[in-house]
Amino acid sequence: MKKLYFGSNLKMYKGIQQTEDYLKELVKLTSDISRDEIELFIIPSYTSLERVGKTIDQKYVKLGAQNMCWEEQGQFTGEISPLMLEEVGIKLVMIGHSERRHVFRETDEDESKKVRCGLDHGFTTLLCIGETAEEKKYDLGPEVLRTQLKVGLSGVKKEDLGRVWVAYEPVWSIGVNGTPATADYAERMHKEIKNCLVELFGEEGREIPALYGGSVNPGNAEELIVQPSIDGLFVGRAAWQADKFNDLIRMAKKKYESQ
Ligand SMILES: O=C[C@H](O)COP(=O)(O)O
Repeated sequence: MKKLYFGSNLKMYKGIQQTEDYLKELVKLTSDISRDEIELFIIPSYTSLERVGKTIDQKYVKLGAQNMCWEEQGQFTGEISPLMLEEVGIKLVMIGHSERRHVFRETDEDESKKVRCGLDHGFTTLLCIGETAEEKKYDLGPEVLRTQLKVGLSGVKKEDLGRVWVAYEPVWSIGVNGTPATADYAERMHKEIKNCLVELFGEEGREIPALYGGSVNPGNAEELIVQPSIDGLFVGRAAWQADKFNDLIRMAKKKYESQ
């Protein structure tokens, strides 16, 4: 049985106290699930990281940052340094979320520099990739994903591969106006991702966890998690209440184990 990954990006929601309450409840509700079976991670606001870095045991839930600069310091107004994240005890950074790419115009080369910087600083580094609706219309998903992986992971050293995660989040599937990918389509894209990772890194590339994200909900979590190339679920809105996320995790895990 493979380890299943479940995580949530809290985006620009929840302040410090709300984040702490949410995480405490989530840890409590999921504490009986062995962390050898699941990897649980939450990516909250920067402002809550210092507090929850102290009060939440990362044995149960890994805490991540939503973005990170590729430099340690300098004239980068509004950015956050890897040293600042290390200082507050963060172990995970997310790079290239769709909203960073499409709202804030980050490029594949930006993501590439950030990924290498994250790995050099010892973070687990979650690279998000995904095609737009227009690219999907021309069935360009595989080409787009390959480009994002080849550029985003260029220069990654073999010894760092154990700390690379990938999330496939098609742009058209994310958020309130998103349409979730069908399980078949998601599996097809995840297979492309795994094949590309093997081309880039050899068989070790297949071990890089690939998570599906984009309107995951209680109605589609089971059919997504049983797809052979999907290693986990990266959830937004459906995870922002701890009890609902706990239910979704248990439902998906049970389905996976019943195969
Ligand atoms: O980072 C998470 C994704 O953007 C998914 O968000 P969503 O589940 O609300 O569509």
